[in-house]
Amino acid sequence: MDIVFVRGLRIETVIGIYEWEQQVKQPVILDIEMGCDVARGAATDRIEDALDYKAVSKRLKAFVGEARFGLVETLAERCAAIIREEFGVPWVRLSLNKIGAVSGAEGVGVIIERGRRD
Ligand SMILES: Nc1nc2c(c(=O)[nH]1)N=C([C@H](O)[C@@H](O)CO)CN2
Repeated sequence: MDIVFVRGLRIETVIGIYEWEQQVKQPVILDIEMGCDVARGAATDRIEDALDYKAVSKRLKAFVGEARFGLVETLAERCAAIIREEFGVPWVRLSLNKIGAVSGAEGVGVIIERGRRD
């Protein structure tokens, strides 16, 4: 299976388990790998036959930008579901990095894989 990816997508969102975190926006960085057949788009050279990484990015910016969750797990799961259900992606690996959440750490968060990769 081929992969279309989006790396370092930085979005401000309301995320966190503490009361103060529900009053502010904090940055998260998404790294996404999406399984697809790149050969189809390559054969026709048409965006309609490709998985449009710009469309995926735009959708996630809108969703995450308006989201309000406690756990990074919840936000990551919802993003993966959008990618799979709205863009017909059979397999996705998504890393959600809550940068700045833990002092001394470059980042903290989750990496999830959903769907079948074959
Ligand atoms: N597994 C998780 N652990 C923690 C989370 C989380 O979302 N998932 N969140 C926090 C706090 O919100 C923290 O990021 C604030 O500094 C702590 N642990």
